[in-house]
Amino acid sequence: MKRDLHIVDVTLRDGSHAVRHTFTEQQVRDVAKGLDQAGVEYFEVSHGDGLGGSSLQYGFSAVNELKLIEAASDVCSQAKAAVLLVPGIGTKDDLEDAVKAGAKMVRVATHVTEADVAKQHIELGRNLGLKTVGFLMMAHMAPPEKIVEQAKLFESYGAEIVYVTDSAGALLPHEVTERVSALKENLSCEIGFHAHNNLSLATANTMAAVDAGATYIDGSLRCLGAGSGNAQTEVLTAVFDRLGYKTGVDLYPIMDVANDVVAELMPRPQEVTKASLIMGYSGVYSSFLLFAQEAAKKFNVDERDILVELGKMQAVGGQEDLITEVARELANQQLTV
Ligand SMILES: CC[C@H](O)CC(=O)C(=O)O
Ligand SMILES: [Mn+2]
Repeated sequence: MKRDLHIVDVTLRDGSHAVRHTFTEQQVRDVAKGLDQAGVEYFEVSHGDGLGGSSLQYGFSAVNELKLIEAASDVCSQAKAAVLLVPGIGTKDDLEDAVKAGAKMVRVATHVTEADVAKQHIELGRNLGLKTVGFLMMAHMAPPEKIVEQAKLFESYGAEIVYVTDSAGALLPHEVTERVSALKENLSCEIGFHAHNNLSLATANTMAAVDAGATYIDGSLRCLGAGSGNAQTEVLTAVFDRLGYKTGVDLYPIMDVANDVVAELMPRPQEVTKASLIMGYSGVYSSFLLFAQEAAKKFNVDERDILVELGKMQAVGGQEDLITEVARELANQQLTV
């Protein structure tokens, strides 16, 4: 099947944040099998923070991610496992091990202004024969010109696709259009878009991205992902079918795996709550949600105040330890008034 739009499913990686990295091999097998049968070409599987993410800082995985990658790859007849790698969290050795476990795509993720740290990892991805992607996170924090500059670095290292990643679910549709159009005009590789639904705009933003020229788009089943979750894979399938795109994904089977498998393993419905809405409003990294809620309880402060403060500080992934500091400071301020 010749696809003109590629839907990459991230349930088994971005969704890992929402289940606190507790995916079991059986759950991964069931989801991967459903994605494979529905015709999805690539799906991510690993710790929410990517290879090597299992740690005190980001939360320990219940099951070693290499086992999960192996379990997922074992049940697929055509779908391919992808892994996320943040240089500094995951290593080149982690990537080589993931390939042995069955990974066929790597998405090398950096903060939107730090693409230069990805050179070795992107080159390694290409040398290992992987479909190699550069993933520019927190894209709302940089103007289109900066994103073009950084995406060109990814492209020069060998990335075949460069993503605009709305990690905070903070972008509005016209801001997605500006960023994706700028990449389309200035790069020759393919462009991708990864949404978060904190402002309830994940589908609209993904449509804007595709209109502006993106050919790879991310979704998760039932939106299972960090913050309010991602664009919903089964919804993207329906919407882009209606728009006349060939995604290669079949609607009933993708709805079935969403409803019969993923809905069953979700600890809570994936909603826009007061906390996740504030993340989109203030531009806060979606993966901070559960940490902020925990800190709010521990220090008896409003989770929204923590998130607003993190937004003001322009905190980025890797600064999870700041969350407790901010909560403690807010609690101290409450005591002194
Ligand atoms: C590196 C973890 C992060 O969850 C990646 C991602 O999906 C995003 O920035 O949205
Ligand atoms: Mn994400």
